Amino acid sequence: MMKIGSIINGQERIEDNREIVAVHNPFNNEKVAELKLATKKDLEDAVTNSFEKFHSEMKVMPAHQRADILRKAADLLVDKTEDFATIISKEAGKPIKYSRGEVERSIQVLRFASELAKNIPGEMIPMDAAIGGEHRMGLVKREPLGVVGAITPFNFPLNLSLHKLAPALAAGNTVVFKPAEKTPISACMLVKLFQEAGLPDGVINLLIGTGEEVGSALVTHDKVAKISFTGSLPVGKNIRETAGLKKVTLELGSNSPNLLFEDANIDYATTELVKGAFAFSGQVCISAQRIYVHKEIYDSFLEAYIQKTKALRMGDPISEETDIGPMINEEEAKRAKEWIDDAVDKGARIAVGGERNGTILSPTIMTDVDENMKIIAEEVFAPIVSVIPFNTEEEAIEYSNDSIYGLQAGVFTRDINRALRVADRLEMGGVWINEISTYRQDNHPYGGVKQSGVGREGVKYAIEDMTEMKFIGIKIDQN
Ligand SMILES: NC(=O)c1ccc[n+]([C@@H]2O[C@H](COP(=O)([O-])OP(=O)(O)OC[C@H]3O[C@@H](n4cnc5c(N)ncnc54)[C@H](O)[C@@H]3O)[C@@H](O)[C@H]2O)c1
Ligand SMILES: O=C[C@H](O)CS(=O)(=O)O
Repeated sequence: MMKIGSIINGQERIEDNREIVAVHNPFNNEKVAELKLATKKDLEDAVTNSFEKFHSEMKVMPAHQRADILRKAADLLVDKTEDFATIISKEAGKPIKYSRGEVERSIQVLRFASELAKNIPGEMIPMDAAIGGEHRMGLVKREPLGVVGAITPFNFPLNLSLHKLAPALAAGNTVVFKPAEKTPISACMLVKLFQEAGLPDGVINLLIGTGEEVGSALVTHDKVAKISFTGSLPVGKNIRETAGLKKVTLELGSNSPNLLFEDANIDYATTELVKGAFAFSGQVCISAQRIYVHKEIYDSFLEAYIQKTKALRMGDPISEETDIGPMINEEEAKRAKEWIDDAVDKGARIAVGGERNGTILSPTIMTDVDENMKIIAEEVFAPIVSVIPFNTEEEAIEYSNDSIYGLQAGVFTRDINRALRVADRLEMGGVWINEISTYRQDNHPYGGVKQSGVGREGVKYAIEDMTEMKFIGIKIDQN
């Protein structure tokens, strides 16, 4: 049985006097690992050590060395792709083909960070633009912040962790890393991979513990300069309220809309939206949750969408054939089924799916829905999607914007003028044209408006958020 614990200054803490919690495979309930949970004392040791290592290691480490470590980590991850993909499938229940995709993206994130570590540019200010500013020179440098607290969710345990760790290191910070306690095994393997790549001990300290015990204490610690959090809205709000004057990046939830106009390619859109709504059982923050379809194509869209959804294969995430695996636990599957029942009680119809078997919820398409149902108003985070007709462009925009969230949307039309007009009016952090809301690349700015979050990730943009500008002015001696 794999036993894992926190890693502080290079040493894994797995002594027996710690509280033990097991990680189970959500598909078959097999025990995958035992966790030795971190305590408040571990948290204190981790932050103190990362603070010291910021001054003794990272502040003096040149950019080319940081870039080399990140590139080496990428190369090692290439060699270990199958090990990481397998463990993600076991700890999260993610179908293996999607776990492999996550590892491939993680390798790219490391490579982007390696390239950008050598290219964190400053600025020269034209000081004589201000009256009296003659004979002065102004420079702006970007400096690392110090200790970054990285708190991550269960659904992309490797890639979303790297979206914090890799830019933090590229910028010259140290990190105290608190991964989701539901999926901590790939996180532990990742920290060991960085050790192998030559990262000095203590530059990343790992805390295997709960949000309540160590996550919240990390957020309020006065030696932590920034919290970078990805997770749910309630926890994000709590972090915003308790972090004090720290910088905070929050990547939160969504109920992403996709809009299909009458000239959209139905065959292409239905194929993509099956992935967009049901990949990893909808447990993706930008999962297609609401699909607004012009009334002219509503019936043909729905028919094709139902047929393609029925073809999905449910089963063991480790099997190559599986499209739909379990949700993260039975509690979540029950919660999602209750939301379907709530909608049906209020007049909705199940077009396909709606059946729960343990942790597996069958891919579900709902119709006849309205904004008073949880499956529309809240983040569903499950394999449930609603298809809703609209009459006019104005209506489609209004329905899409009627949400507390605003992360990503998809717009399907062949009319580029309409596409750009609609994109401009959608209240979102990002809009894709002729692409599903669920698509993300790791090099574009990514983050939400409204209650979907604060700040941006995407390696270059995360580096900006993990550095501080320093101005240096020089008065030039005229003698
Ligand atoms: N916008 C994005 O980029 C993005 C990406 C992935 C997931 N998400 C969101 O994440 C959610 C699903 O993930 P989850 O269930 O793991 O989220 P979660 O909020 O339950 O947990 C996320 C992390 O926060 C920690 N945590 C819990 N309570 C805490 C506290 N009081 N203080 C500090 N840390 C605490 C957890 O231990 C975990 O590591 C969904 O809402 C989804 O939309 C957003
Ligand atoms: O769950 C939300 C994630 O941000 C999706 S992705 O890993 O960035 O594609």
